[in-house]
Amino acid sequence: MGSAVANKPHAICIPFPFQGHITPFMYFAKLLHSRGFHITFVNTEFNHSRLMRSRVSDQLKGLPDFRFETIPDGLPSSNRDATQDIPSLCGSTQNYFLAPLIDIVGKLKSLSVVPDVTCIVCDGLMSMGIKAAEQLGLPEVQLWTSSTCGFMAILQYRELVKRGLTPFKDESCLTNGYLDTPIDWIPGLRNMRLKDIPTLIRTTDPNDFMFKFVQDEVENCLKAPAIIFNTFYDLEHEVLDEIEHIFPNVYTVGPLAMLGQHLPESEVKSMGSNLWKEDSSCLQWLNKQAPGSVFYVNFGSITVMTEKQLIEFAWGLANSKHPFLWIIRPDVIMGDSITLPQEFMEETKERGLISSWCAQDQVLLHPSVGGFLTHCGWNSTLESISGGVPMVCWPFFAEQQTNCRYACVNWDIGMEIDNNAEREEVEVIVREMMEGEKGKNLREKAFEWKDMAQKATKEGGSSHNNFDRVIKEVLLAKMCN
Ligand SMILES: O=c1ccn([C@@H]2O[C@H](COP(=O)(O)OP(=O)(O)O[C@H]3O[C@H](CO)[C@@H](O)[C@H](O)[C@H]3O)[C@@H](O)[C@H]2O)c(=O)[nH]1
Repeated sequence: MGSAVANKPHAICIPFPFQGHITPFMYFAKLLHSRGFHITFVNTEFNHSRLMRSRVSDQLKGLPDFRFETIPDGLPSSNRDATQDIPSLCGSTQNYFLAPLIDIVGKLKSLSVVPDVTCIVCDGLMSMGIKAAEQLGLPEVQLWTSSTCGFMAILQYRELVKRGLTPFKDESCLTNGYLDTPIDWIPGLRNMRLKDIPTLIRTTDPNDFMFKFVQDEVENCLKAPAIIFNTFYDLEHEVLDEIEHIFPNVYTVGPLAMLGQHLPESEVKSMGSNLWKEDSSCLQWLNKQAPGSVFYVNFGSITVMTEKQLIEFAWGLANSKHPFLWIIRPDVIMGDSITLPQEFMEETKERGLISSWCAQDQVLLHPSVGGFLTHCGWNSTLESISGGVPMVCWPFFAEQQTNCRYACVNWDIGMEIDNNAEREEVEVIVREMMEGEKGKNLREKAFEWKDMAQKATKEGGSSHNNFDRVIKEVLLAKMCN
């Protein structure tokens, strides 16, 4: 191996095997690569084959010194373009990922054209990265891909149990007002109720697997040398300040997609992160629409809806009479394919476009988009902020409820819709967002946050500086000493 190769830093990046994690990880990996790192990006075999299948032509080229490795996920094999069963995959990451990761690092050591691995960047939901780094004697950092307010709320799970707030006594807790219980004792969190806490507390089982999984993984993050959050300081400074009291080595580097806007063209055009093939006609269609006129609807990569929710929503959207772009994943209804009523298709064919996957980050930066109905996944929330687009919030699970509360009450960029909304309510809220005074105010505020995000990610901004700091203080620390 030549000394130029041997001296190159080499980061191994391991996202949790879901779309909402792979996307920010890909940005982070490309950003490191643009700073001279050799990268090994580790996917599950299932996700990697989906990633390869979904490439659009620009992305067929690889990048030099950017390689992929795979880990088997231990689940039954499938060629479906659909998100896998969440608890099974969580169990697999805890039980079966550590040994293959160690093997990959060993295998890389034997390749003469690849420098030795010098650091590990692992998803905040996979503490096996911390264990691997300990065994291998490498610096490691956990990358948390969701909100910091969500992270802080999960850190309180133990306290919620102690206070008797979870597990729930019975199912009636979901409907009898119990979820409105104010939660005013979590440091750094404001305006919270029990219903705004990440939803894994909504169980009657004291040994609920997903509750324990998330609690353990978040608590374990605090055993890592450092944690990176995909957020920016101004957005979540109160909770960040509190986290730094208990864990000082925190780096905010978000929005990563916005930091990624400064990447060289070659990085941007190489391998993308979408597991579904994106439909480029969405952007072409948006080009033909009036500025700020389109209501954009997307429920992310995991959410599944009932047929009733989908049909009521469709009619509300149609009755609002606004142009819309609606992304309906083929797997949005569990185990079934969805057909929207023929009358709906007829009624909206002049003003609506329905597709199965789009380049969402670009859609939200498009000037034709005036409002976004989202499930409040953290990437969607950040992409909405990055585009200065106000949100209609329809959270489904996990910390989407927390993100929704923050968007609607603490950041003033969103309005919430009930998840059993009937068509009349949908119509009213779409009109309010696109034509009403409230929509106008939310849009103005969204623009202010966009401006702050831009300041954070440009040279001299907090996220930009923190990206440099985490490289120097953690990832390269051993090489520099
Ligand atoms: O048509 C589409 C649909 C989605 N996306 C992208 O897919 C990602 C989806 O991520 P997110 O909005 O965070 O939603 P989920 O896929 O539901 O994300 C999971 O992971 C997130 C990050 O940890 C959590 O915040 C969520 O609660 C969890 O459901 C985003 O970057 C979108 O831009 C597209 O590019 N095109």
